[in-house]
Amino acid sequence: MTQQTLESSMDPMSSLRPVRIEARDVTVHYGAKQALFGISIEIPDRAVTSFIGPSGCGKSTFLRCINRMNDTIEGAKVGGVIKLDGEDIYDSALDVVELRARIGMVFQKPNPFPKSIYDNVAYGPRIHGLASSKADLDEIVVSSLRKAGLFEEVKDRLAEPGTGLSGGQQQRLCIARAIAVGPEVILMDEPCSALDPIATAVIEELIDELRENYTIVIVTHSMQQAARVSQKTAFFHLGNLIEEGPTEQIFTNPVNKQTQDYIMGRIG
Ligand SMILES: Nc1ncnc2c1ncn2[C@@H]1O[C@H](COP(=O)(O)OP(=O)(O)OP(=O)(O)O)[C@@H](O)[C@H]1O
Repeated sequence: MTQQTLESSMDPMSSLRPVRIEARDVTVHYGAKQALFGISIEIPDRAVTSFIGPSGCGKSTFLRCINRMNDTIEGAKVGGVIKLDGEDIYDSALDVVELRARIGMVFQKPNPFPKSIYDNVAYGPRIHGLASSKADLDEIVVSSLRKAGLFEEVKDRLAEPGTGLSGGQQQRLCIARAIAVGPEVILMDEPCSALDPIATAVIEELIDELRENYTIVIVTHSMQQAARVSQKTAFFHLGNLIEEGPTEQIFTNPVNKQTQDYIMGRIG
């Protein structure tokens, strides 16, 4: 056994894939109020990373930094560096619309467009000119719905409104919409918080399947969910990243007292 394989076999992070996103010293201010204080973290490729922590600790704020959604919030100012595959995503030459296709986002509340199921999924590919024919577009729509685990349920009613689906189906439609533009990374901000336990279980299973092909970052209030779906967990508190590591280690053997208190239900 070489030194490197020996080290890898002893390193619990070794089962995780290479780094896809790297954040260094990220700060966020909303006007005069500082919401994030020097966040540095590496997000592994094709794995699920979860952000946990009490309400208001900055999880969603940091998630929004990763695809520059904070740019859309007036008064928000982001500092530090975030790289996707080594490329600075805050580079002024970078096309933000293209970035958000590469780094898709799914929100807390399912938000399908007031359009048909088909058009919800076809919307992004049309805008980005990804299909050269109607047959091409059909293919993208069907394969995205399949990847989101929704096709079988909706195949006979693609022309019906997306808003007519159940909450869980709507959330899978939003995932299909994100997938349709060929993202590498999918950010999910509490994607199950508006769903019942059965719909939640379906989405969690889907997340587990999607990690084969996508880098996923999920903000969740549920420690059980983080433990179930993620391979890496980061614990935030009052705008600081307190501790991060393999999910199993964070939940069974956290190093930091604040992490321990949160895991034990003593804070938040
Ligand atoms: N658009 C905004 N304008 C001003 N302050 C904001 C804005 N969004 C968030 N904040 C503040 O930034 C801090 C972090 O909020 P954020 O929503 O990121 O936390 P969170 O951990 O995701 O919380 P929750 O779990 O409740 O969603 C909070 O103090 C919040 O009030």
